[in-house]
Amino acid sequence: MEHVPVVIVGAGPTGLTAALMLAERGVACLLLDRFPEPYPLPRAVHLDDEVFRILAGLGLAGDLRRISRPAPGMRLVDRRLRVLAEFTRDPVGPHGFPQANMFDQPDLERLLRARLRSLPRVTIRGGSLVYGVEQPPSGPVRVRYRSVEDGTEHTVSADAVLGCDGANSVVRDALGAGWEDLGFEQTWLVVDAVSAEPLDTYDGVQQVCDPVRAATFMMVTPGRYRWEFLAREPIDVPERIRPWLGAVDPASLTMLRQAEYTFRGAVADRWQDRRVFLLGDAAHLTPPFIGQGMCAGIRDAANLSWKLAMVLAGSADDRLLATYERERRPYAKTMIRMAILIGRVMTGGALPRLLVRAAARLPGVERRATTIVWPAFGRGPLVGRGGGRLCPATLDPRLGDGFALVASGTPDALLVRPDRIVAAAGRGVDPRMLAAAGVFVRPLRYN
Ligand SMILES: O=C(O)CCc1cccc(O)c1
Repeated sequence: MEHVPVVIVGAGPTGLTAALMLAERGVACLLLDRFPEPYPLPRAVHLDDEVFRILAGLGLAGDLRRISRPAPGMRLVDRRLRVLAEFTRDPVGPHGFPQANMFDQPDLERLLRARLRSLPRVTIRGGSLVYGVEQPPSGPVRVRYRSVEDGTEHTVSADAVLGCDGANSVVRDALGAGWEDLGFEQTWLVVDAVSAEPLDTYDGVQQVCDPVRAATFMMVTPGRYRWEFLAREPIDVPERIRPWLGAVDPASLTMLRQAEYTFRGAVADRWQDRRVFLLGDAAHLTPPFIGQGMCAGIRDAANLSWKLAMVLAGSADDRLLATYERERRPYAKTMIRMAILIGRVMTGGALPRLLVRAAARLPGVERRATTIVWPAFGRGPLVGRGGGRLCPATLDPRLGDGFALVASGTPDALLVRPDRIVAAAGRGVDPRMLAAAGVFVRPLRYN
């Protein structure tokens, strides 16, 4: 039977990022994806500065800048597009990259796949439908899959399996995990289109707060636009997009896709069973109102991959792997709850809108909301061992390259580079962990 150290089920951004991170640490991976070719249609459109930093750490900063554009932020607006509240995003955030970036998911997947092709340790086997994951009391995990092309059945064994196979995850079913429902379910129509003429509107994301005609509008990349409409009833698309078109004729747009989605908030009730893990949409579902769905999956990959690489190399034991769910699950819940809150402001009655309008005028509220909504600012993919704790870490752009992390006023502060320790001060953190995490930390004040 074929054996590989890690089988990754699902070759979307989460699975591809996990494969890249493992391969860069010397761990061979097999990616199994049900689709023979990369999925060509638009889906995720936003990544934040921490996710930019994670991908930049894989050598993709230049390519990412080429396929994305920085966005100025997000506005909550009323039905006449008058601003109720605004969240502005910096062109260089605490992680050293633009805080909001718009892109097209197929472009990102192409980048990740091209990078993977340059690494010898990764195989992508498209058209492979996984139907079974078994973990005997001892020995490796077994993954069973069927070739979509010729129906042949195969079994591969692995030291670990990552379920990055989305909302309908087969790996989650095999784990026996259910959903913890966070109390949000709505049907929305998502419309992607190209306009030859630029639409003359705000460059960021607009969220229309109106219980009947709630909507989202954004320019994705130049000429590429997305609308999302709460679909309590059939939607007349040309009529609904007109407020953003100015003089542009709706008939002149090229429609790329119209699809109904159920937006849900939920987290899997367990993310790990021994050496089988859930990541991305297999582990959490969020409504898209703060653009964090894909970001959360990439953070999962960044959190787990260096730990798994260490454990497989024998430099840490399996207890380290248990920190993955412990760290990521509460984060995912906070993020989803915030997305749901924005969804409630958009689709609820008058009171939430009035409160938002009033709160937006208070000093410091925007900053506070951002730190709650994007909790990654407060928690990096770091973990201490033996009681050691690393306090909120963030990037110090002054150290160049956008890869330095600053640990604040902590006895555990360290300066490390991915492969070697540059300077260490304090106690309680195993420097090998930070090095394996690919972080640069140096003792500095946190501002
Ligand atoms: O962080 C931001 O400013 C953008 C939030 C966003 C991105 C994409 C879709 C969406 O509904 C919100």
